[in-house]
Amino acid sequence: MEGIPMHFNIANILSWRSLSLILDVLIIWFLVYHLVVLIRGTKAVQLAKGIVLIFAVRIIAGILQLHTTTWLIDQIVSWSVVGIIIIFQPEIRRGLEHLGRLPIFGEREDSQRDESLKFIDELDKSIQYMSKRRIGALITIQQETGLDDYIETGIKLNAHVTGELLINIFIPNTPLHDGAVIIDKDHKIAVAAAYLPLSDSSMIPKRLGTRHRAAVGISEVTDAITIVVSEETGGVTITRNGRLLLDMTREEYLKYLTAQLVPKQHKNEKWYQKIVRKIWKWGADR
Ligand SMILES: Nc1ncnc2c1ncn2[C@@H]1O[C@H](COP(=O)(O)OP(=O)(O)OP(=O)(O)O)[C@@H](O)[C@H]1O
Repeated sequence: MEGIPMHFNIANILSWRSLSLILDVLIIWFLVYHLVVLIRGTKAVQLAKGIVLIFAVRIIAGILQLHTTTWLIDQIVSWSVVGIIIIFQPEIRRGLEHLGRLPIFGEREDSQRDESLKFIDELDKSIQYMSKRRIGALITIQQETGLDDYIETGIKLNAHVTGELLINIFIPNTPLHDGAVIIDKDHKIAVAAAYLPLSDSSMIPKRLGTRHRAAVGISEVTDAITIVVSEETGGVTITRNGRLLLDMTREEYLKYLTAQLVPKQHKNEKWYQKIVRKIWKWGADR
């Protein structure tokens, strides 16, 4: 075993050099990951492919010592930086805004809270209206599990949730009233008139029909929260995780929806988020 130094020095491994190297890799990984997430599905994907191709040609030209090609690509690269900034100015701006809204800046939590409270308010407006007039409704709110399979069965809307729109959708004898409204993670109405899977649970009271069965069905296969307004009684029911919360009062469903949908104030805040939030707030207050 001669030649292999057997002393294992932790100080060497944890030296500033290696730590900075790890930090370097992590930062680049973070930036590349967010860049990929940001440009996925946009026209910038084509551009990214073009850039990768140019860099590949540049590397090959460098290895083969093709001086003119190398020079030409270098010129293109240095000028295209300016071009890219001009062409993609809106995307870059959006990207920076997106960065500012990352969870490390506690502000996001506050705006999410306000947005969720407003969302519940709009739901409440429609539930109250429909319940009083016995307009049947079925509203599924996506949580962690994707609902693409069910969204596909509906009629696409991609609209902001407002009480008025929800009411309009469920007005009887209109083209969208049959089936379920699905609200996505961004609190937008993805589709109306969607088909949900029916539950065959024997726990569902016999008096309830297919609307309630569909609400239980989707709650058995996903973690979505579904609200049903009964056409027969005007009763409001919520289903989640196979459970049926029957005939809830306004107070009860508002309490439930608030507990489930509104992020708790700074509940899961990490120590560094707390520091950033305090500094951020201190800066904003000045
Ligand atoms: N699989 C399904 N997916 C989505 N919506 C459904 C599904 N099955 C039924 N519905 C909706 O439920 C309506 C029928 O409701 P039905 O009267 O059978 O149910 P219910 O549970 O008794 O509700 P209500 O108390 O409102 O009468 C349909 O018109 C349709 O809008």
